[in-house]
Amino acid sequence: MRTRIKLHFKKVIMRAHLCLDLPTYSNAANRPNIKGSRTWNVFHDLVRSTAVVSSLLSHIALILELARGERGGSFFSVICVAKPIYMYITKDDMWSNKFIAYATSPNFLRSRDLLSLAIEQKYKQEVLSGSLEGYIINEFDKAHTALKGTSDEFPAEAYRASRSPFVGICTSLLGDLPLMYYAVNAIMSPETLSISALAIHQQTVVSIHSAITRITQQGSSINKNLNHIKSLYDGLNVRNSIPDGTFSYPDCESPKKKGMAISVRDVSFRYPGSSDTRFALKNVSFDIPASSLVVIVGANGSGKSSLVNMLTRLHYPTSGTILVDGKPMNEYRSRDLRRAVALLTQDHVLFPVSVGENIAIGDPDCEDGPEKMEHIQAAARLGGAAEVIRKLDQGLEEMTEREETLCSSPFPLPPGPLKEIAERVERYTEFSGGEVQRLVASRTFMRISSGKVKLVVADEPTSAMDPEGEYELFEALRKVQDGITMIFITHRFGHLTKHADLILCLKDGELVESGTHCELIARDGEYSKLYNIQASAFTEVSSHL
Ligand SMILES: Nc1ncnc2c1ncn2[C@@H]1O[C@H](COP(=O)(O)OP(=O)(O)OP(=O)(O)O)[C@@H](O)[C@H]1O
Repeated sequence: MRTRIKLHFKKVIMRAHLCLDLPTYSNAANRPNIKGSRTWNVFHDLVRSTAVVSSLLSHIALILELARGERGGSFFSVICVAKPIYMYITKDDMWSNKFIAYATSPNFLRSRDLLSLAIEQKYKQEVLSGSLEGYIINEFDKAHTALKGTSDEFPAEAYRASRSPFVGICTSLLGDLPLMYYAVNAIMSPETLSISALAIHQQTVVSIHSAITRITQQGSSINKNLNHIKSLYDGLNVRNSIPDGTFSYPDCESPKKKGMAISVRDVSFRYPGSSDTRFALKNVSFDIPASSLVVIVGANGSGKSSLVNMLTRLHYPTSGTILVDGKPMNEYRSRDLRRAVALLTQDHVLFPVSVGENIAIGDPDCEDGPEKMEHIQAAARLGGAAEVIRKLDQGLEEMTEREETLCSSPFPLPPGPLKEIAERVERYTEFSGGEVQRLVASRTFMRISSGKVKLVVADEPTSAMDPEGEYELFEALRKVQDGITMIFITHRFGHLTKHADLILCLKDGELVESGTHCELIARDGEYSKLYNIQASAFTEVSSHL
């Protein structure tokens, strides 16, 4: 049952994540905040609470029964439950209250930052290459000394220490009240004293106390888990911020061998939810005829990627309109539009599946069989990954980043079969940045081979590649163009812009120039400046040779 419940909710969680678009997902409040295991906990906690409540009721019944035959029996029953009830009402514990614990001391915060700098893997390379070991220890000592003995205890300890000792003493005394009552009774009328009754009372009081504590704790945990499940189902109903249309794309009238025609009309864009209030794009307008090759150029931060985000429907304009094949983009179903676009960026990563699947996933509808294998191999050749794959022990079957170990012994394994198994399941291949980009590019070629793509956008996909790899990739993309509209962004655009039907030159979010290479060189403006900076780097190098 546990497996079934967890599986059911895992799928709900995956759907709740996958149905969100980028701007909606970037708002943490829209992301489901629950793990599959927690969903089982709700059910488990409910069953446990039922057991605890019945245990509590039977212990109370026992106390009442024992007290019935005694003098002052009702009073005795009350003092038996006094402590648990007092603790429940006063909630004299940090975890029973709503709280926020935060640090204000700059020295404490600095010592914590230095600690993570020393121990976290992500900083390791830079710390080693910068020989920062001595510096980090020294600075940590300095920050710690400057704390001058200020307590750095965990907040719950500090909270407990801040409570009046009187409260603690009274709480303990309340717990001992039944025993004290018995002691007084024993002195006043020794003939009524029964050691076995005393032992039963004592045991019952402890059980009642622990049952009430467990109910309190489980009550809040059930409540929390139920709220998480509710938020999960609310998440499935979150409305994506990118408006979705009803027209399918491409419609049946679109010519098969023709790319996407795009018209951008007075588009301005500011990242939603960003603290930066500046516009990433300002009043940008241009036309991209179907099947043309476009290169977008501009300095860092000029808005190239933001423009690509608009054209690929990952974000939508703050104002202005984008027409696709003459119709406003938001009238098409977003899903259809995304299917017709192949986007390749430097941020794309390998998925934790085999190398072959990493490529094949570019065309998820491609059916298994020898033809699929041929497509994968052709895509790998075009993406420049054939050589990378050839060097792998298991070729296309090689795993990238799958983490197979679920848990392992805290002690080092001695040499032997167990260690061999551990080494096998924990082994995966690490790829260089350039190799990752070649594999990801192959995925894009696989996507293009599906025949459904009408626009290819390559946003600096070669940043980690050597110049030869970059040249080959762009040439391969140009060769498979076959009517597809192509948009390229690269800082090393020299060899590309000469083939471009249109160059868009951006500066500070504005489109400052557009035209062909010859037209823009003749204009001697921003594009000419950027082009000449690149060209001069090569001529200077060759004049020094
Ligand atoms: N996710 C984001 N949230 C908020 N602002 C962003 C985001 N991405 C980019 N920006 C801002 O938008 C502006 C344009 O950035 P963009 O990434 O489009 O430029 P770019 O020309 O692609 O730069 P680069 O050549 O460095 O890749 C910049 O001022 C940047 O700080």
